Amino acid sequence: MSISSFTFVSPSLYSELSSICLALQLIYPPRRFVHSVGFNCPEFSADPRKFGGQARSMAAVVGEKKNKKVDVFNTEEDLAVSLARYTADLSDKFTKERGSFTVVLSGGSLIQSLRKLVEPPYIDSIEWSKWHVFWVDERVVPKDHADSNYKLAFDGFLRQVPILPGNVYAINDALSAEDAAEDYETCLKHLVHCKVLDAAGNGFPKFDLMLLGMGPDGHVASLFPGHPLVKENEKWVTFIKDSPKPPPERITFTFPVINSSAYIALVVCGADTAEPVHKALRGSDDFDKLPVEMVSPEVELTWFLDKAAATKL
Ligand SMILES: O=C(O)[C@H](O)[C@@H](O)[C@H](O)[C@H](O)COP(=O)(O)O
Repeated sequence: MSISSFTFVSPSLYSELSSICLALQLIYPPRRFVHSVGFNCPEFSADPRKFGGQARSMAAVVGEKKNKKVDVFNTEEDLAVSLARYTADLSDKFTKERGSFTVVLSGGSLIQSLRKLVEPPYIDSIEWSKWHVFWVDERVVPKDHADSNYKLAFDGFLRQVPILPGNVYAINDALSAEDAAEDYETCLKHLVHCKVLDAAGNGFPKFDLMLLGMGPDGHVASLFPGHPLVKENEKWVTFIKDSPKPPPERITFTFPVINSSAYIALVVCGADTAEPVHKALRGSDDFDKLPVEMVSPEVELTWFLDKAAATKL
């Protein structure tokens, strides 16, 4: 699918389709929900595809510094409950303030941690038609490939919620790594131009929420320790062909884009991440910072940790 494929739905027809969609949602459970083609920016739309609560009582708030919060959960289940509430609250905030919600997904186990969003109450309370979904990184493989972050998100989350196809921005999987990165950056620039995406004061796009995972080596997105890409400060989207985490070819947002986000959730589980978590939260004398230590959003960073990841705090 090319994101430059042109499928225009006029605003009046769009609003009629939206009300038909929402009426259908009352009749059919979202998982069998078939969407209209949405439009968000005339140059960009996706090919039509079929898409068909608990207080944070379990978390120990380990630390709250200026715009940084650390929540440690007894179990991954408790983390998932809290992450769903956090995401739903931000969705409500931005859809009320601006009428849309721009959210960026990672690959890996993050999608599994979002599972509570597709259960009541959120499956019914979130205004899914207002969501715009992006990827902070993506493997340069076909979208139906087992390694695709798009496939991971579609199978685990997106196909169960009524997000409009035109609001899901997957990479053009027919392109090389270089061209896919350039193509995605062009898409983002158009969306800022069309005011679908906010722009930060520094000219980079300002996503409402970035949902990041972290690898055991302290990488985030596809920005790996010691790799020159961590220093990229002009491009919005770049590419890597020697990823130490397979597969080797990926595209990735750069740190200026990641750190222009309004909110970032860093979702980290497992004992093998305890060392980089310790380094990031307790500091270290090492000259070379880990990528995870370079994450500092405009507004707020919240760590969602399970106990295993927090053992060295
Ligand atoms: O494409 C990817 O591989 C991910 O975007 C990557 O950045 C992931 O978030 C981390 O590697 C953590 O992965 P796990 O949560 O599976 O450990």
